Amino acid sequence: MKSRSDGALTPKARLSDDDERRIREVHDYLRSTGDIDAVTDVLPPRAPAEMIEAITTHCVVDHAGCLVFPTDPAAVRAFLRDHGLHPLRPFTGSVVRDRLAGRYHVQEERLKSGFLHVRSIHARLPDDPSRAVEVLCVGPDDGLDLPALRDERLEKHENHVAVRLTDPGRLEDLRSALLRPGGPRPDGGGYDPVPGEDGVTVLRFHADGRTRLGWPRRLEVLAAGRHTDVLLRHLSGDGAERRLLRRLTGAWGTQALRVMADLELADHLAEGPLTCTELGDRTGVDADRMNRLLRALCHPWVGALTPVGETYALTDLGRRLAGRSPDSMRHLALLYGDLLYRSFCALPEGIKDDVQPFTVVYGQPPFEYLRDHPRERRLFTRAMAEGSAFFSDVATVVDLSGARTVADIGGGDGGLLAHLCDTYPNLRCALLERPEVIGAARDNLDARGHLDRCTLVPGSFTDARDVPTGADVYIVARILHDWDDQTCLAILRAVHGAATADSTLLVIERPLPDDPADPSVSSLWDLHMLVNNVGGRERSREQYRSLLDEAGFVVVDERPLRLDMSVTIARTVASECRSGRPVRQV
Ligand SMILES: C[S@@+](CC[C@H](N)C(=O)[O-])C[C@H]1O[C@@H](n2cnc3c(N)ncnc32)[C@H](O)[C@@H]1O
Repeated sequence: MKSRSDGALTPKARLSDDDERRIREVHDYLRSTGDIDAVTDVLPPRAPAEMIEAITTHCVVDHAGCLVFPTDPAAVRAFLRDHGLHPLRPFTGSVVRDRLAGRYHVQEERLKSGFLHVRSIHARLPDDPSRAVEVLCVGPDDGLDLPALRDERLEKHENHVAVRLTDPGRLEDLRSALLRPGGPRPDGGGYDPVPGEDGVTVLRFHADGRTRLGWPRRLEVLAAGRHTDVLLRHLSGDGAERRLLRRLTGAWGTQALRVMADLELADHLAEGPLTCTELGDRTGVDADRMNRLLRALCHPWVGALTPVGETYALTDLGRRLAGRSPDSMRHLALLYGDLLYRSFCALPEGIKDDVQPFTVVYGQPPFEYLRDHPRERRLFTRAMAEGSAFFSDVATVVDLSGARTVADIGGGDGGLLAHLCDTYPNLRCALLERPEVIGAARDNLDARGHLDRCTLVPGSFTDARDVPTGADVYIVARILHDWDDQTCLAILRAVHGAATADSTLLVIERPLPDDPADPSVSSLWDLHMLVNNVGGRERSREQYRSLLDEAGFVVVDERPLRLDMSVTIARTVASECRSGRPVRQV
C-alpha cells in the first residue's frame, strides 16, 4: 500500500465488528420495513390511528440511523461503499452533539472549545434512493469518556427513524398531531445546515419502551428549511411548566392587545408594515416603550404582529383589531381588557363569598352602571355587536321565509335584525331595549338602511306590558345567560304572554356541554357571567329546555351556530299563550 505523499499504500481503515453490525442492522431494516410499520414501530404502542395516518399521509421515511465509534470516519464510508451504498460527504451536525452533551453532562465551555464532534454520513440506498442510512460517528478522541461510550453502545440511544415532510409548511400541524394524548414526547431538535441545501429543521420525539429490534422509540421529523418558531416551541417542550406560565401570563397578553387597540396600531398598520419609530411618531409613544410593546405583540402567545425586516406587519389576528375593519373586534378588546377586566379581579370574592364581583368593583350592578356611564355603555353595545359573527348564521340555519314579523327582545344595537332584514326583504321587525340603548339601535338600523322596517320599543323585558305582541317570531339572544332562573322565567313568560298560538321563539345561547373538558368556551363564559352579571350563568341544554317548558314553550329543534353558540327553536304551547291581545303589536 502507498501513502498519499510517497505513493506507498496505507492500510485501509476498518470498522469494528460491532460498528459493522450496527450499520448492517439499519440497512436491513430500511430495506425490509414499509413506511407504516417503521412509523408504528417508533410511536408508543397504543398511538391513535389518526396520528399514524397524519405522519404517513404527509411524510415519507427518509432514513434510519445509528451511532458508531470509528477511529476514522473514512472507514465508515469505505464500508458503505463496499455494500453498494453511495455515501455523501460527512457533515458535522449540532443536533446529536447537543443531545449527547446533555446526556453525559459535557460542559458548555468544552463544547465551545471544540470537544465532542459528531459527524453524520448519509448514504442513499441504490435501489430506493428516497431512503438513506444515517451513520453518526463519534471517535475515541471526540470528547466522550469511556462510561458514556459504553452506555451508547449498550443502549443504542441514537438509533432512530426519520421521516421527511413532503410539505415543510405543515411542520407545526404535524408536531401538534404528535403531541396529542397517546403520542410521543418532544425530545429536542435543531437546525442542520446540510451543505448544498437550505438546511433542515429536525424535531425529535421519544416514547417509552423499545422497537421490535430493541431500539429506543425515537422518531425524527425533518422539514426542509429553517423553521425557528416551531423549533423553539418544540425545544421548550410545551411541558407543564411552560403551559402553566402561558396561562398565568395570559392577562399580560390581554393587556398588550388592549393597548394595541387603544393606540389604534392595527389601523395605522392596515395600509402596510411600519417601523417602531413610525408607529411611535404616529401615536406619540416613546420609541423604546413602543418597541417593547411591539415585541410582546409578536410573541407567539400573543401573535398579533409579525416582524418583517425592520418593520412590523399585522397577522390575521392583529388585523381584527383595526377599528375600520368590517369584522373588527377592537371594542371587544377594549371591553374585555378594561371594564370587564377590572371586575374579573374580584372573582375570588365572587367564588368564596357569594358577592357579585362587578358590583363589588363598580358599586352598581352592570346594567345600572352602564345606564349611568354613557361612554362604557357605548363601548359595551359596540363590543356585543363585534362579538356576534354568528348572527349571519341565524338566517341560514333557521328558515324565516314564512314569517312576516320578528321581535328581538333585548336586541342590543339591532345587528341581528339587520342581518334578517338583509335576508328577508319583506320582514318587519320590532326591537325591545332599555331606553338608554335605543339610540344605538336606531343609529345602527338607520345606517344599515332598515330603520323604516323596524319599530323600536324602549322598555323592560321583564315587564309584560312592554313586550311587542303578535310577532311570528321572537328572538331572545344572549339574554337568558345574564340572569338567574327567576328573572329568565319572568322574561320568557312576558314573551309567551305577548306571543300568538303560532309564534316561534328562538333562544340563542352558548350551552354548557355535558363534558367539562369539552373545548367549547362556554365554561369560561359561565365564569364571565358569574363576574359580570347578577345571577347570570351559562346553562346546559337540559336547563334551557326546562326553563322553556316552565314558561309554556316546547322545544322543537336546536341547531349549532359559530363560536359554540346554538339556536334553540321553541313554540308556544297554545293553551297558555295570550292569543294576540294587542298591547304593542308589531
Ligand atoms: C348581552 S347583551 C345582548 C344583546 C343582543 N341580544 C345581542 O345578542 O347582541 C344584553 C342586552 O340586554 C339588554 N337589557 C338588559 N336589561 C334589559 C331589560 N330589562 N329590558 C330590555 N333589555 C335589557 C342590554 O341593554 C343588552 O343590550
